[in-house]
Amino acid sequence: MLPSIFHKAANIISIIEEHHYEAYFVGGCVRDYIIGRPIHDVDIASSAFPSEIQAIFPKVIPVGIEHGTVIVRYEQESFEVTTYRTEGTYTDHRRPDEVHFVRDIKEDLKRRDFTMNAIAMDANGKVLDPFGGREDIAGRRIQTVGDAADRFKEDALRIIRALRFSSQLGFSIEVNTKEAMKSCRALIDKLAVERLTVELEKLCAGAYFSKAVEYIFELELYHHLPIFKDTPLLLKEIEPVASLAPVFAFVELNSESITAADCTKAYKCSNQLKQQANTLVDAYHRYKENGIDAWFVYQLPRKQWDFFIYLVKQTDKKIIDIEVFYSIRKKLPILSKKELCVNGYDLMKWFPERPKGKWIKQQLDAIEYQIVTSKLANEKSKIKDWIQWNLPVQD
Ligand SMILES: Nc1ccn([C@@H]2O[C@H](COP(=O)(O)OP(=O)(O)OP(=O)(O)O)[C@@H](O)[C@H]2O)c(=O)n1
Ligand SMILES: [Mg+2]
Repeated sequence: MLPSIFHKAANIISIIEEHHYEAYFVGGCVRDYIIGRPIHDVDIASSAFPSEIQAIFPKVIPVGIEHGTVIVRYEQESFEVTTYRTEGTYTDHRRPDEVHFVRDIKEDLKRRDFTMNAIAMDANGKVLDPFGGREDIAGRRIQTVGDAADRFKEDALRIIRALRFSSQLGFSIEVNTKEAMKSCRALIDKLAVERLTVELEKLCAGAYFSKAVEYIFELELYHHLPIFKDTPLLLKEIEPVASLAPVFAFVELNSESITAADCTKAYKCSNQLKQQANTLVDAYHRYKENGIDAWFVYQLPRKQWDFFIYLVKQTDKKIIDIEVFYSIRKKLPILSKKELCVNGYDLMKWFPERPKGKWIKQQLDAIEYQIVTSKLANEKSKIKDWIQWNLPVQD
């Protein structure tokens, strides 16, 4: 019996089969199922062309129809179905110049990156494994399908993917695959950096990151990793962590002149990640100055606590117990500005002669600080009294 994550998708496969086409589970879900790792999403490959899938299911979203990918909506859920295809070369090292739809699953599996990722499984769990993927999984080996240099020239991101899988799974890289990673490494520079970033985040999160770092040095791949090419030894100090924000904060705190902002710019990260990295760096400096007090815990978002603790462990070799955060937080008078019992309108009412301006925010910030640090009670009358003695400066 397949794990439940496959059940609904198996219905899609059965429906496609009823229409006399083939369909299989492919890619990461089959690999992770065989390894016994958690499966996060299920991909389906089919001999049916996108238009044929559209004719079978009432609700199909053509997300990447030119590459053969559609989303089938089925019982309120989405399933990605991709037509069997072969790919031409990636002249721009971003996406294939052309894809050809084919009717033979083996042709589709042949264009995939590693043997463990080139296994198909039908709705009953029967496996199709023409390139020895299961044997490589059993031997804990990462090996390309067919000629390694060809696979990497088609898409150099696969070089980083090999590292990422090694980091996640602890597998070794087969020798021919490894040599081709080295000989093709300059192609990494041509990749769209956003694709690299996605893999870098998974790479840094892998439990066996240090194993991947050994490959990065053995094959001299760091020359092709933005930021780390300038400070490669830092890679050896990084412990696995689930986000690039603490990694980039660590780089800022432990390199001569590289800032977290340089990192997020080089890897074209989202504004959210940029902000998180900066928050962590600021938090670290405040922690060095004042330690962990009420104001500190109040300001650091709960989601960042683990990353902050990681950063201090990495940078100072010091372990902070997360309980410190919880016990301080429990005693905080408020958890956010919204809980203040005064707002800008109150201030304007109390100082009717003052025009609106920056002073309102400044004053609310000052009140917030007084309350969080228990110097002032969160009561309107008390705040009003306090403010008489701490008159806001004029803009
Ligand atoms: N550069 C790439 C990217 C992907 N693939 C193929 O497409 C599948 C799905 O790709 P993706 O979802 O990016 O990776 P997964 O292997 O599924 O890994 P994850 O579990 O992290 O999603 C891979 O298994 C592999 O067969 C490939 O051949 N070459
Ligand atoms: Mg996947």
